[in-house]
Amino acid sequence: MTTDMLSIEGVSKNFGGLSVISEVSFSVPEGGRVALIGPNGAGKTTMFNLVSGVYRQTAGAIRLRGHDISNVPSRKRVRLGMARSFQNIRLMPHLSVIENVMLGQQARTKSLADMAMPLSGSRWRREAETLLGEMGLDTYPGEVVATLPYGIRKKIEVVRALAAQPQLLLLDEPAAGLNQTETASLRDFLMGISRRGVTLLVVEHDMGLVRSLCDHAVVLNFGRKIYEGSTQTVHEDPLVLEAYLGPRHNVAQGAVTNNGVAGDAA
Ligand SMILES: Nc1ncnc2c1ncn2[C@@H]1O[C@H](COP(=O)(O)OP(=O)(O)OP(=O)(O)O)[C@@H](O)[C@H]1O
Repeated sequence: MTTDMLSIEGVSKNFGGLSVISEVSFSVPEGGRVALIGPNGAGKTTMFNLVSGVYRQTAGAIRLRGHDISNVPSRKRVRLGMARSFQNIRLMPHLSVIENVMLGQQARTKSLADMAMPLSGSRWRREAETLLGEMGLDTYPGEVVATLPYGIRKKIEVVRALAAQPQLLLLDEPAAGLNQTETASLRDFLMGISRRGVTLLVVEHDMGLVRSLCDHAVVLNFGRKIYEGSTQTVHEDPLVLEAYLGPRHNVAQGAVTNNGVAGDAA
């Protein structure tokens, strides 16, 4: 029997009187690669914010390896094995690659005093260098982040998240702003992370990446789950087609492109 790394159980989120997530349930199996997709405004980022503890849900429960983390603050969720990369790169541009990765290690420390340790300790530095090497980025440790190509910075942000040694990695639009070659390279890079045993939950608009990286998809529309199943057949689902194309869509138009269902942004 597979264990669920993450369980979303009847989760809702209201902002004042506005319902943004409504009774959504799904799970991410240990070691799985699951895509969370849907049209603009569907609630994907809100769901990531709920999972990572930025927001507290209005109803329902969130479990990490079976433990209810609904009331656990976000910093502690990182220590419990969850890390996140953001759509807009949040690296420190004036610091070097290795310093940025070492900032990711700080998430594993418990006190303010401990937080100073990674940047000063050589053991931490060696560990960060090893991680960069394992992820094929060992040519960059001393480079200042701002000087590096965007595709490399995206990967470094993921490595910084990995420095927290997560079991579950939340990736928010990892391919945003990347060209086709960079996206293909990122896909191989993320598969490498999956092979390390890290469970992936990915919000992504690029359906080519979704299909080649993830086996399972959850589709949200207006804060509700409208599909859960294979990434290979998601584009054939009538509710998904309607969500992307409108109620009077023509199924024949429903070809999936690399930028979404029938060319719409996912
Ligand atoms: N803090 C907030 N207060 C009020 N409404 C919010 C808040 N955050 C998000 N929303 C609303 O919730 C809905 C879902 O937004 P969300 O950003 O989660 O969608 P998304 O699927 O990530 O969209 P996109 O693909 O465009 O990033 C939108 O209508 C948005 O305006």
